[in-house]
Amino acid sequence: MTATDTPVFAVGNLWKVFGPKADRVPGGEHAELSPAELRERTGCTAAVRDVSFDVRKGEVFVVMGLSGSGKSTLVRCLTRLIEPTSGTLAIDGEDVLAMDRTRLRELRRHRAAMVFQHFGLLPHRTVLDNVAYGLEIQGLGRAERRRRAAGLVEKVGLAGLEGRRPSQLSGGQQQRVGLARALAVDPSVLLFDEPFSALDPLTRREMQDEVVRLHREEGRTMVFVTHDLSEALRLGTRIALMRDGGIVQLGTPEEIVGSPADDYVRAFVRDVPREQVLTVAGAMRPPAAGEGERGPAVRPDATVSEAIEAVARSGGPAARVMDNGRLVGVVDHACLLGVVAGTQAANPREVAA
Ligand SMILES: Nc1ncnc2c1ncn2[C@@H]1O[C@H](COP(=O)(O)OP(=O)(O)OP(=O)(O)O)[C@@H](O)[C@H]1O
Repeated sequence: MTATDTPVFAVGNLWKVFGPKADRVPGGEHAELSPAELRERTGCTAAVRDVSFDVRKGEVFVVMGLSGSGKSTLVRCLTRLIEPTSGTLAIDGEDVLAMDRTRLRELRRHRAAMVFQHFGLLPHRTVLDNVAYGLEIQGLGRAERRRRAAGLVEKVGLAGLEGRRPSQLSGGQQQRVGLARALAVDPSVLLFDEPFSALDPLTRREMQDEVVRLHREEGRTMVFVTHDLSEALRLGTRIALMRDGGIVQLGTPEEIVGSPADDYVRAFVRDVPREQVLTVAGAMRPPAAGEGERGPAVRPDATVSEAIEAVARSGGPAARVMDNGRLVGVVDHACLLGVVAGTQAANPREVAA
């Protein structure tokens, strides 16, 4: 494995069990019990249950699941804000479980910054000073940290509000301050624990766009916890869907919606508009002779919804799927309608890790 392949987080068979004699549960006689049985027999809750995954450099890794499925516990285990019961855990190849207190503090301050739901802002400080706070901890001089903080305040769209205090800001603006503060320390990964769930739907959407924009501009690795499926589908490069502490499916939004691993996932994604998530690459068929000459062109990574629009606008029977100037397939009415109706299985290019 080369240095560039090293995952940001490598998590192996991780467990977090709450309750008496918790360390006896992983690998023990009760390890396979259902949550209710485990609680009844041992008084323990397996909040995270034998979970393994990598977070790759540059991706938005979404942890999704219903309330109580273990999302918050899992993301807190990544920096040992909650101590895992057993398993392996590394950041950039370094063993997190072997870190002493100093190294752990350094990890949380510099390498894996957390953005919380309730902002965690210092009420007596101005916007600028809240953002500069992370830099102060790092020991940067006042002039330099104010200069860097001003740049970040602007980056998250708060220019002009530098002198306000948190109580003088809307919820969305406060969350932008939290975001800027996390970015200030230039961490190798940003951890978000349901950061937008206290916001109204419009502001929430704005903040999602902000995350998408920041990710596009900076390519920073992010781990994002949410219970909201549409948020997960909008933001996630890959999504880990949790249930009862375990991961039931790990894959791209297209894989989760197009090829649900089991009935639970299928029920979860049932109401998702498939045409907005699935791509043309999974819906196309090989071109017949002469089909390469006419019809609108779409890219393989266009959504089916975009292809439907292109075909409808052209008035023709199909669109040509072009990859770097090369004809790779055709999507006709039957292919496109099949996706909408759910009868056409998606053909994800990448199999879940
Ligand atoms: N300190 C604790 N002691 C005992 N049980 C706990 C503790 N913290 C969490 N749990 C239990 O672990 C399970 C997972 O909780 P967790 O908060 O990680 O879920 P979640 O998916 O983040 O839920 P939510 O979306 O409601 O925040 C739940 O059953 C919860 O009751």
